[in-house]
Amino acid sequence: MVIVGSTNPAKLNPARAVFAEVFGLEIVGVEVPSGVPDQPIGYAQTLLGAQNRARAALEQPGARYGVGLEGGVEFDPYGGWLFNVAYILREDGRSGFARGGSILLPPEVAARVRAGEELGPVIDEVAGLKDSKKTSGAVGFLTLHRLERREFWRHTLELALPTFLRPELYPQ
Ligand SMILES: O=P(O)(O)OP(=O)(O)OP(=O)(O)OC[C@H]1O[C@@H](n2cnc3c(O)ncnc32)[C@H](O)[C@@H]1O
Repeated sequence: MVIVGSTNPAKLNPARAVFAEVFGLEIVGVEVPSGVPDQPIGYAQTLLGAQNRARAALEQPGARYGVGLEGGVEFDPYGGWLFNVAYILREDGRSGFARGGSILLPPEVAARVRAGEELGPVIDEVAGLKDSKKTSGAVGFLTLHRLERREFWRHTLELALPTFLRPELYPQ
């Protein structure tokens, strides 16, 4: 089984599609602790959250792969950027991870996240939506649904696969 450390459909559905095809195993989502704040800030903290989730997922009975998917926000002189990190851990210790694309948050949203609010509820309030992180996500709202959160995740998941698809090129 591939255990994904989340029950959020915007993560689980793309994970199901990708891993069922690539690993040919059943995919199950479970809630696991990330060990980082609900809204990770910066790449290091977001990667750690994804890694922690992958490890916790792999500890579940029957797991052959554990997967951690974590959304983070990073600040630079241009503003706040939302990005994804995916971490895949196999029972034999082989791992693969990736940082996906980034999308610039509206300044008002970024300022609130910087002040300590969680992105999901802030986007819901600005967009007039409820639990949008489980459907279109911030990325769907900001791109007028040209790119939905599940597609944003799909991309990041694919980018985390090379160590499994081309193992000869990635000694571990
Ligand atoms: O149930 P889990 O797996 O925890 O899913 P999540 O969406 O709550 O958690 P993430 O770790 O992916 O994201 C961290 C926070 O960033 C927010 N977030 C990330 N990406 C988002 C998106 O596309 N739309 C809305 N909120 C997002 C959301 O509020 C999360 O609490």
